[in-house]
Formats: sequence, structure tokens, C-alpha cells
Amino acid sequence: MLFHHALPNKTVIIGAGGHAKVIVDILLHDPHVELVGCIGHDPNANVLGLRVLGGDELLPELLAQGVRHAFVAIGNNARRHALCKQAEALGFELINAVSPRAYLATGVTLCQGVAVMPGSIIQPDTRIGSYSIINTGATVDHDGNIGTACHIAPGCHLSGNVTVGDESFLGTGVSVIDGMHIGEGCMIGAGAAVIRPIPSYSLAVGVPAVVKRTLLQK
Ligand SMILES: CC(=O)SCCNC(=O)CCNC(=O)[C@H](O)C(C)(C)COP(=O)(O)OP(=O)(O)OC[C@H]1O[C@@H](n2cnc3c(N)ncnc32)[C@H](O)[C@@H]1OP(=O)(O)O
Repeated sequence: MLFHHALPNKTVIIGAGGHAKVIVDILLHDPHVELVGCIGHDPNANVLGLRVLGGDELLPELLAQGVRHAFVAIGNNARRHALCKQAEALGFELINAVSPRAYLATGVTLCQGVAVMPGSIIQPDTRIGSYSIINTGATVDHDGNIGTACHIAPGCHLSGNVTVGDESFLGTGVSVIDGMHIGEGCMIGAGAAVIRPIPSYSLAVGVPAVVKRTLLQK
């Protein structure tokens, strides 16, 4: 009987800041991934010893050299979203970075380019849209629906049946009661408790969360 051992996917990290460090820490332990370096503007950035190769202009050359996989490790939602689209348009396949210390229950769907950090828990039948981040120790309970390019920051707790629209950011430690809908392009301040639906493009803060102002749409 022949055993086929697939070679690890050569992968470039787009981004070289603090968020990239956390992603690299996860992917360094993934046997399916071989990290070739980071894309960033500071050649001296310290990304857990991974080399900063240069700027975005290197991406077509890397692709030609057989680096077909990428992960966009940028914290800002709109910027990450745009860079993910650019990388895909160039021909990269975006991988997921899922910590082995996260718990993903039955029926969880992760789309492309998703980060799931250590200590996070995603409960049954929840969907995490492409390019979203479920950060350290955050929990998303059953039947959740997180849109594209969202960021659920460290220690957030989303109860069952919560939906979050595209590019929304929930700051550290946000709590959301079950069945709530947070629209797209929202920013929810650290420590807020969401007990009423939040309209799209709102900045909401506090316990309970109230809308402070409307944000500019793209
Ligand atoms: C691994 C990582 O590090 S992931 C990154 C995690 N980062 C975070 O969680 C950051 C979360 N960010 C926040 O909470 C910010 O304060 C934001 C985004 C809500 C608001 O930022 P800004 O747009 O700069 O607003 P600004 O600081 O001017 O505050 C606006 C008002 O909201 C209040 N406010 C801001 N943040 C909060 C908050 N978290 N809770 C309660 N009130 C708040 C301010 O006091 C101010 O009130 P005022 O108008 O009565 O004076």
C-alpha cells in the first residue's frame, strides 16, 4: 500500500504587526503549512523570527515561485477585506489560521482567510464569514452568523442566534444577548453589553450599549 504524504503549503503572511505575530504563532504549529515570510514595510519588524520579505509588489513574484497560499494578518477590518480581495484576485488561496486550542463544535462553518485564536469557542451551526477574526478567548454560541471581515475581539461573548454584519468590530469584552442583530460596519466599544439591535454603521458603547454616532459608509 502506498502512503501519500502531501507537502506543506508554502504560505506568505500579508502583514507584519502584532496581529501577524499571533497568526504566525498558530501557523508555525500547523504541519500543513510552510511559512516563507511576511509582507510588510519594516524589514526589521520582529514577527517571531519570520523574515519580512518586502512590500505588496513582491506578491506576483512569490506566486510565480510556487507560493500559492496566503493569510492576510491585518487587524483593521476594511484594510484586511481589501487586501484579501486583492490577494485572491492575484491567484492566492487564502488559508484559515485555527488554533489547536480553540474549540469548534459540530456544524461550524469557517469560510476563507478566517482566524480563530487560542481559547475561543464556536458552538454548533455557527458560520464565520471569510476574512473574519475570532480573537483570543472569544465565544460565539450556537447558530451564530458572523459576516465577512468582522473582528470579534478578545473575550467577547456572543449568546445564541446572534448575527453580525460585514466589517463590524466588537471591542474587547463585548457581551451580546441571544438573538441580537448587529448591522454591518459597526464599532462596538470595549466592554459594551448589546441588549438591543444595533443599526448598520453605528458606533455604540456602554452597558447597555447605546448608539453614540453614525459612522461613514465606504
Ligand atoms: C488583540 C487586540 O488588541 S484586538 C483590539 C481590541 N481593541 C479594542 O477593543 C478597542 C475598542 N475601542 C473602543 O472601545 C473605542 O473607545 C471606540 C472604538 C468605541 C471609540 O473610539 P473613538 O471613535 O476614538 O471614540 P472616542 O474615544 O472619541 O469616544 C467617543 C465617546 O464614547 C465614549 N467611549 C469610547 N469607548 C467607550 C467604551 N469602550 N465604553 C464606554 N464609553 C466609551 C467616550 O468616553 C466618548 O464619550 P463622550 O462623547 O461622552 O465624551
